Amino acid sequence: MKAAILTLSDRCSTGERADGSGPALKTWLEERGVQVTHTEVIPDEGALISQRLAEWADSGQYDLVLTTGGTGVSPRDVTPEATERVVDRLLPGFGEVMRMESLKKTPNAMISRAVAGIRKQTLIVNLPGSPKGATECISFVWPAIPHAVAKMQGDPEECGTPAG
Ligand SMILES: Nc1nc2c(c(=O)[nH]1)N[C@H]1C(S)=C(S)[C@@H](COP(=O)(O)OP(=O)(O)OC[C@H]3O[C@@H](n4cnc5c(N)ncnc54)[C@H](O)[C@@H]3O)O[C@H]1N2
Ligand SMILES: O=P(O)(O)OP(=O)(O)O
Repeated sequence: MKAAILTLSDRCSTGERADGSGPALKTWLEERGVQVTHTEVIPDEGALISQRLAEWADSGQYDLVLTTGGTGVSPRDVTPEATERVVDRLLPGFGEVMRMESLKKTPNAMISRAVAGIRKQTLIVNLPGSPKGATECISFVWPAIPHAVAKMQGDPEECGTPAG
């Protein structure tokens, strides 16, 4: 599987804060055999976020794109809206599981509005901004990702079998 990571943070994009979440997610994915071939840090600008997500998905180079940051309720948190604008289909189960499992760790979990969806053959998943929140949330949804990617890319195998 090939992946790209997009960090959304005003402070990290200017260098005021080091990006801890993008590198943490890259390490997390690589430890599971995923090739992370591109990472980028950009400010919380909706049009720019949508543009990057669409470009990356349309390039056909990535099975998985993770975003980190901008999922909450601060005035400039616009990642879910920017994602919804460019996906063909939403996957509500990802956000549901992230919030359900994260609530066992912190009540602030319910503040994240993270969404996931599919554009063409790329799965896009929003994650919270903090390194802890981002890595916790990818670990909650990861069990379904390889199967989701295979299915959305046209795997014809039946998945209702004992092995599926
Ligand atoms: N499983 C978890 N889920 C959530 C957690 C958590 O700890 N575990 N945190 C919750 C919180 S708190 C919030 S608020 C919401 C929404 O988060 P956002 O996506 O809006 O995150 P931001 O406001 O962009 O960032 C929050 C905080 O994290 C630090 N930060 C952000 N970006 C970076 C970065 N690239 N590198 C290092 N640190 C970063 C910074 O202190 C920000 O103020 O999610 C809940 N879900
Ligand atoms: O990372 P930023 O600067 O976008 O802000 P926040 O601390 O609200 O995440």
